[in-house]
Amino acid sequence: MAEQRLSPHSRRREAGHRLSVLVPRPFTGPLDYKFDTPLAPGTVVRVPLGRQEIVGCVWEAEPTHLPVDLRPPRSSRHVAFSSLRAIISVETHIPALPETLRHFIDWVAAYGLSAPGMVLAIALRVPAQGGGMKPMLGWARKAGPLPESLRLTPARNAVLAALAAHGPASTAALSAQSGASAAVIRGLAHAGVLEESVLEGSPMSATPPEPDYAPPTLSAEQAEAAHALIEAVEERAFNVTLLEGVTGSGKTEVYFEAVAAALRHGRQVLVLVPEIALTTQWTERFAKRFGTIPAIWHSDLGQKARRETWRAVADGQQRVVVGARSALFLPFAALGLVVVDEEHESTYKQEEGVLYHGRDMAIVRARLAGAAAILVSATPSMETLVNVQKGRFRHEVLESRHGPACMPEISLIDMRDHGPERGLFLSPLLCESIEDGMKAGEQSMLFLNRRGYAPLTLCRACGHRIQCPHCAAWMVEHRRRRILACHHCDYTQPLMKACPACEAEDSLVPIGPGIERIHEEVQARFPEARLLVMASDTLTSPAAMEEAVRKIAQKEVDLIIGTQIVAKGWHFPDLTLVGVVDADLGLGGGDLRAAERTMQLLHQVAGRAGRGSKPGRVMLQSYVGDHPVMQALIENDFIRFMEQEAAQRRPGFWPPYGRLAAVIVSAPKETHAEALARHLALNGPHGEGMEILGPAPAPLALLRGRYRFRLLLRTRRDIALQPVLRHWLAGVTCKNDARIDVDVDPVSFM
Ligand SMILES: Nc1ncnc2c1ncn2[C@@H]1O[C@H](COP(=O)(O)OP(=O)(O)OP(=O)(O)O)[C@@H](O)[C@H]1O
Ligand SMILES: [Zn+2]
Repeated sequence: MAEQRLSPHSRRREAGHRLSVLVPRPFTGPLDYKFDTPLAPGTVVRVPLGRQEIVGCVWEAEPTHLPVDLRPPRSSRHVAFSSLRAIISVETHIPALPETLRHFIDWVAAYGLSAPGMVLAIALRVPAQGGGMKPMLGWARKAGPLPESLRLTPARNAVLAALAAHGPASTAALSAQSGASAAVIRGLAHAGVLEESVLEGSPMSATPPEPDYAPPTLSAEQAEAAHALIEAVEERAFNVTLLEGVTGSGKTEVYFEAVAAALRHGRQVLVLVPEIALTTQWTERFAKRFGTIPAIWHSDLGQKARRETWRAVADGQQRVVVGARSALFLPFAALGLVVVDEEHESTYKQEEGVLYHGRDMAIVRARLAGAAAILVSATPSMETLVNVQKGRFRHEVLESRHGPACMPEISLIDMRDHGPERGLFLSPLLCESIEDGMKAGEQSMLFLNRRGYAPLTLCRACGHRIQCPHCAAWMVEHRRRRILACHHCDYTQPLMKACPACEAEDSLVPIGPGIERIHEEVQARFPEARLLVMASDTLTSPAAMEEAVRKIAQKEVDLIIGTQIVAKGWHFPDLTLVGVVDADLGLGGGDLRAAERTMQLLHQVAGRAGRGSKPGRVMLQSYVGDHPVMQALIENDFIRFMEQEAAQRRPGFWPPYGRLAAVIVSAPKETHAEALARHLALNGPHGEGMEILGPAPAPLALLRGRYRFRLLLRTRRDIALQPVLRHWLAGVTCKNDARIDVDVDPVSFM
């Protein structure tokens, strides 16, 4: 209203410039501010918001760079210039966000129907938190010989080697370079080996990776694939290649050649890995090939290390980053290559806060930067295979393992005929094989994707099952920590003696195995064996992981018992037997990709066996041996399996043949959630090629004290979901603390 009363004359008299600023808050778009001088988009500024001062970024007023379908509706709010608040200051110590990153942020927001400000928050989390660039303190090697009494562990050696190679460095940089923890570095300082020193220039000033430091001799098959990848990078334009190769075929070595090509052209490289734990071994291999350590990026990294990396990536100094999906939001100055290792992994999906699929967004990131993308897998996702079939992605294949190694032999143990005694979980057949392996001095691994001791605690007297008070989920017993824990929220309670329902004493029994229970069984069966348990809650730091890997590599371990953390990427040459305790575990539930995912996980875990000179064996314990997943695994026929899967998804337009979005309605009261879900269904979009499924109570019908209902919107591929969803949800108001969450391309169906 005020706007209309302003005459053109009075508007001209106003001094200053109108600028759009995106702030890290859940608004639909940027807000307008004024400032004395014009500022380029990307400039990081401090602005007033309500009574607060916050850091935001000068932004394009309209997202015209987005495809029309993805553009959010134009904001109708227009504030008169005279009422605009002024930008307080320019944050000169933070580099401007590059255009490719800003456009990427808009893309992620628009695709997933998230507030752009909340996506910006991911990108600004690091630089906006720290102060300016103070003189940096770091560590240098103290002059003189090493003290006699010094115990030289591998981690300490790595620190000394990093210092010798790169000179003085901050704790974080040193830790990144050496893979050793801060505690190791402090320990060396304490022992009088290191001293504090002021660092000059950028704290990350590591020697840049050398593309020709130590190239491997590639096999003919590898060389051919590497050549294609190098060419893809040298086009200096967006393209995507699937690098498919059996486990142990040297996919990493091959895509390292593409990394080298990008480095030769002065461009930056981002490598995404699905599991932080994997960065340790990856980093070592990288160092062997390129003579230096890459930057590592994930949320467990210290604030300081992250700040340094952020800057070094922005000014182009840091050439290679390996990390988790959040590394996509780093301000790369000249991105030339994005690699997504184990592209089929569902862990690439961010399931909380701003939802996005790391693999899909990596492709968007590459496109916006004009970079090449390489997707790497032994068992590519159906989505990626369809893109290859349609000619959108290129395809390179490695068919055999590198060197003398051959593919492991996979066999099935039918638990209906060869099950163990009551209360035990390992078939006598599997135990015999473990024993044989031990006699031969070889290593074995037992895989069970379940942490803790037992997934369910039951009262023998009254049948009561102990459930989380906040979630529709059983409490999982963790015997070592003496607690019951909910794996969906943070709730824990001490182990109890009496049943909480009938108060019977000593009537509670654990049902089913977790890896702690398998550990117990193995200990009883093989008291001499040297065991190692690997799970996310036993290996909580990179240092612990590193120590575990060292033990295995130096053959201080006979048998590894692990969750999915052991399934991926590891290369242990002396590991010859893999036993899958419960191959059927992932098959239950109404998940669209349950079979595909189980296949991929088991194939990958099987791929850990026999990677050295000795042949490998894999034994799958299953009650459903005829299941297509088990058959595909023992026949090693991944192609046929995926064809069968495709045949099931194609007719109903299930992804990737159609599009899918989940709408999750939740509220503290069940009736409120249900009523809103029904209202949504009644007022949902309809028309040719689109359909609403549900509402139905979510499989996890109660989560953190909120009742949940799910709807699915399914459309044909040629219909964009976002405008439909936006239109549908725009008319709905949430009362009673109800909430609507949208998940475009859902991976989890809980
Ligand atoms: N050309 C080569 N020269 C020397 N070593 C090689 C070569 N190719 C592969 N290797 C070695 O073979 C092993 C397996 O390779 P790599 O880990 O890259 O396989 P992968 O295909 O990534 O396997 P996975 O899918 O199981 O992770 C590694 O130790 C690697 O260093
Ligand atoms: Zn819970």
